[in-house]
This record gives sequence, structure tokens and C-alpha cells, in this order.
Amino acid sequence: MEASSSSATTSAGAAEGSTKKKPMTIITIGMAGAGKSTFVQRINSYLHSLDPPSPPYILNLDPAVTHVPYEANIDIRDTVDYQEVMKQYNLGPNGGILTALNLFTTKFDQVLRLVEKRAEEVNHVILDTPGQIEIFTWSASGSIITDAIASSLPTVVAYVIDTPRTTAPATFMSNMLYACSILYKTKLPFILVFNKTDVQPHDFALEWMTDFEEFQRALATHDGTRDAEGEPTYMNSLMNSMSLVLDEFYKNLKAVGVSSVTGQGIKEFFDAVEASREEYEKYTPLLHDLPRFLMICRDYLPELERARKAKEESLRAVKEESMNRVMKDLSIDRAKNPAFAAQDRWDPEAEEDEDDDGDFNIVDRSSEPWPGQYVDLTKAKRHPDEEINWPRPG
Ligand SMILES: Nc1nc2c(ncn2[C@@H]2O[C@H](COP(=O)(O)OP(=O)(O)OP(=O)(O)O)[C@@H](O)[C@H]2O)c(=O)[nH]1
Repeated sequence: MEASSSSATTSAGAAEGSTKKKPMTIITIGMAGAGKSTFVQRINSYLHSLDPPSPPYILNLDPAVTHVPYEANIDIRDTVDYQEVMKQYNLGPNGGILTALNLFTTKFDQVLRLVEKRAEEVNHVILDTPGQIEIFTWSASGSIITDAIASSLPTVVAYVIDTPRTTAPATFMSNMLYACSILYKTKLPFILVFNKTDVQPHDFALEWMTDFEEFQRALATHDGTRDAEGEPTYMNSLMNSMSLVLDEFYKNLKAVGVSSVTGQGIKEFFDAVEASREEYEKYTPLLHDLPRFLMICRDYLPELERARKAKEESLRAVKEESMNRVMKDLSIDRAKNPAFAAQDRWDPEAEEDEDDDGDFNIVDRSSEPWPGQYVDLTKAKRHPDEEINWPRPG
């Protein structure tokens, strides 16, 4: 495991010299209630507080959230009404969120264009993902969004963990296995963000990640890990073996402890983000720094060109496959509700006209006076027409 070090690049991504770095994209993922939205707001306010301020470009991808404590530049709720999707497709809440995300993803090329247009002005692009983690991590839409953004900009996954709820060895292990599966699925630089350290410091987690025997000791002394005869239970043995496997995984990770409420550890988080940029650039020079690379190695031009084409081709194939899965999901939803599907037909001519007019369905709120503005959490109010208290129950 790489502990986040303060010796890492301290800049939060400000432009250096005349050539501006590409903005770093931070995809925040985490279990419901881990504190993703609060964390996004905290890093937003940190970036605003820099001298000079460096406001990020924020995308909210949670269609079901009632209030977010920041002003998103692009908000999925401006494009898709998830409650209407539930009604029209006769779906439950999770199906509604997934279908809303699928619909939004069919327009993600527009989102990407808007993000790329702003790449010269911003140093960070931040994605806040749906509360139900699997809707993003295991859906075709989540893969399309992640692959599309990561093939355009340097990207890091910030996996937000509810530290006070992770102190039991079995819960800790489950959380790490989940993080591990996301790391291997996305293949992107990855930061474990132990959140809520104002309530529970994360030292125990760092200790368990660096000292395998310490984790085994905690496991042995925890309730429920011995049977009536005092022998280790099956679960205990399984977790012992798993922790050996995870040891390798920890070596590829950066871990930081933060409090999204007090702001503690946020600077260390951005140090880890900058280190992730280096990691990303090191592993993807062909795709992301092709012109410079070509100047250095002109002799290898045909070979590099072939590699670039192969990379583009494999990316295109992945996107196509993912898009087919999205369309399949949508056609199942339509089959469930033929009456609505009959009204909801694609009109190629209308689509062409739309493109000709450059009439985007995705709304960029940046034309509004204070995009990405800092909203003081303590002032977050209940919306007048809302029946749920903010923040909504996890
Ligand atoms: N004490 C403390 N509470 C926190 C911290 N971060 C978030 N919370 C609280 O944790 C709860 C959940 O936070 P959210 O930001 O809504 O979490 P989320 O992961 O976006 O939730 P979903 O949208 O349901 O997935 C809220 O009550 C927050 O105030 C923190 O660092 N410290």
C-alpha cells in the first residue's frame, strides 16, 4: 500500500508553465451513506479555497438524490426524471435509477463534448455516482461512462468508505474485496478514502493493510470467529486466506483518511490525486500523449500507429458491446410496457434535425451565475415541496 505522503506533488492541479495539464477526473464511488456527496462538496470547497481558486467541473450522476450540497455543472436530473421513468416503465426505485442512468448514457457523447470544451479552464472534473453502488459499478452504463471519460482525461477512482462502520474485521474485509473488484474492473488508479475520521480514526485500517498478522490477531479476537469448541470457524479461516490474497492488492493502492465534515485530510487526498495522475500517464502514454511520444520516436511511427489503432479498436468494441447491453436493458423495459413503448419511438429525421441545430439535451449549468459554487453544508435546507428530510436516508 502506498500511504499518501505529503511529499507528493502538492499542487492541486494548477497549470504549470505555459502548457496546461489536462484536468484530472475524480470518480467518487462508495456504498450508500458512505458520504460521497458530502465528500464531493468538501473537495469542491477545498478547490474554491485555493489561491487562486480552482473551481472543479462537477457532474451529478445520481438521478434519485433529492438535494446535493453543491451546485453541479451537469446534473442527470436536468435530463431524466427518474420518477417519471419509474411510472412510465413500471419499475421499482432501483430499476428506475438504472434505466434513468441508461437513458442518460445514450447522450454521454454530448456530456463528454461539454467536459472537453471546459478542459482548458478547469483542473478537476468530479463525478458523483448513484447511492446504490452496484448501479454504477456493475452496469453497462457505468462502464461506458468510466471508459469514455478515462479515455479522454486522466482519471482516478476515489472509493469512499464509511470508516466507523468498517471497524469489524469481517466488514473491513468485505469492503476491501469490493474495492478490489472495482479496481480490477476499471483498471484505473485507485484511492481508498477512509471518510468520517472525525468519528473514527482510520489508523486501524492502515495497520491491517500493512501488517497482515495484526489483521489476523483482530480476526481471532473478534466475536463469532470461534465455534463452541474454541476452534476457528469456517468464516475465520476463509477470511485469513482472503487477507493473504488482499495483501497484493493493498500494494497497488493509495489510502487516505479524511473527514468530509471538518475537512481534515483533504490536502493529502489531493496529493494522492496528483500521484495518481503520474500513475495514469505512465501506463497510458500511447493513448494520452501520442504527439510527444511520436516526436521522440519517429522511427517507431508505424508500430505506434498500429498500437494506437488497436487500442482505439478495442475501446470501440468495448463501448459497442456495453451500448448493446444498455439497448437490451431498454428493450426489456419497453417490452414490459408496450403502451408507452409505442409512443416512445425514435425518429431518425428528428434526431438529424436536432444534431443540425446543435440542440443538446444535456444541460450545462455553467451558463448560470455560480456553477460549482460552494454551498455551506450547515445552511442546506429542506426543499419546500420535498417530503424527505435532507440529507435523505441512506
Ligand atoms: N461525522 C461525519 N459525518 C459524515 C461525513 N461525511 C458524511 N457524513 C454524513 O453521512 C451521511 C451520508 O452522507 P452523504 O454524503 O449523503 O452520503 P452518500 O454516500 O452520498 O449517500 P447516498 O447518496 O445515499 O449514497 C450524512 O448524514 C452526512 O452528514 C464525515 O466526514 N463525518
